[in-house]
Amino acid sequence: FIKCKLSLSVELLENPVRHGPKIQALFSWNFHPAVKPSLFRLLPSLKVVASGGVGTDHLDVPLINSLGVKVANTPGVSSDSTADLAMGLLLASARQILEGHKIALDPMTIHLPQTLIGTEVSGSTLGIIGMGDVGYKIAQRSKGFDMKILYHNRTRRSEEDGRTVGATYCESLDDLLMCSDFVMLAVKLTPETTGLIGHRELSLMKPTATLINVSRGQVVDQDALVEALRSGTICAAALDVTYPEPLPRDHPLLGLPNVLITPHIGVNTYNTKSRMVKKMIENALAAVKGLPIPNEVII
Ligand SMILES: O=C(O)C(=O)CO
Repeated sequence: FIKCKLSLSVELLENPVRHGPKIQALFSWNFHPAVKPSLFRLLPSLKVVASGGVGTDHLDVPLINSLGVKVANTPGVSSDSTADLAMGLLLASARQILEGHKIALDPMTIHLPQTLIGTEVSGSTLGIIGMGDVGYKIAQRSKGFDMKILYHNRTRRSEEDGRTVGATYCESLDDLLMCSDFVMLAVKLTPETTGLIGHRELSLMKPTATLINVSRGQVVDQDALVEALRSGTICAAALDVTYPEPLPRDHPLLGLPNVLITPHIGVNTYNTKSRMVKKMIENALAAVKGLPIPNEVII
């Protein structure tokens, strides 16, 4: 599939006028650069953009729809891998695993591991903002680490859901920010969540707290985050997502010692990627055959 996609993309780029009219389905990965609207002029037979991932913020869905083209995504297959990565970021920052690795590699500092005193995760409070599939899986995992779990969400989950993962609903975002040792962002990017965490929210967090983001870079005001990390308003940040991706090499976040960044790899496991590709193909084939698209994105 990937080979086929690549060769088609290359052919399309080399001879768009010849190959464009044949194309009925376009595959795109969700956090890759936005698909340029100008591309659609070359694809008069296009029926669907089958995107891999849940978020479709890289696509202008209303514009694509206005051209008679549908958009599909791949929900429900990537929350485990994203939750695993979230826990990896949490543990790595709590226990300074990356700093430990650097010390272990450097013969001049190898005798200094006693400087790496981390935070004990067990007993710490985790505040999850966004309790959809990913947030819930993060709560499941954190329960196993004996963390106290708070969550904030547009809608409260059922009592049973909360009890199962030991998570307490926090109606006030401010209260969650004030009480948490780790604040985990797992919300969808929407106009309401864009810039959700800015100067005010960061200033409510504990100076010992860590902000972890596996949602979208735009949820955090990055200038405010840089300031908060520099001034000690919060202790650290661990980010799988930034804005833009990747960050320009001279971005201040990349120079801070208390930031851990991974390049949006939340869904990057063979299992998840193959489930995503399967769904992308199912969505594309349905559209090409004129059948209902299993995961059509309706905005
Ligand atoms: O599925 C998504 O929206 C992702 O961002 C994958 O990391």
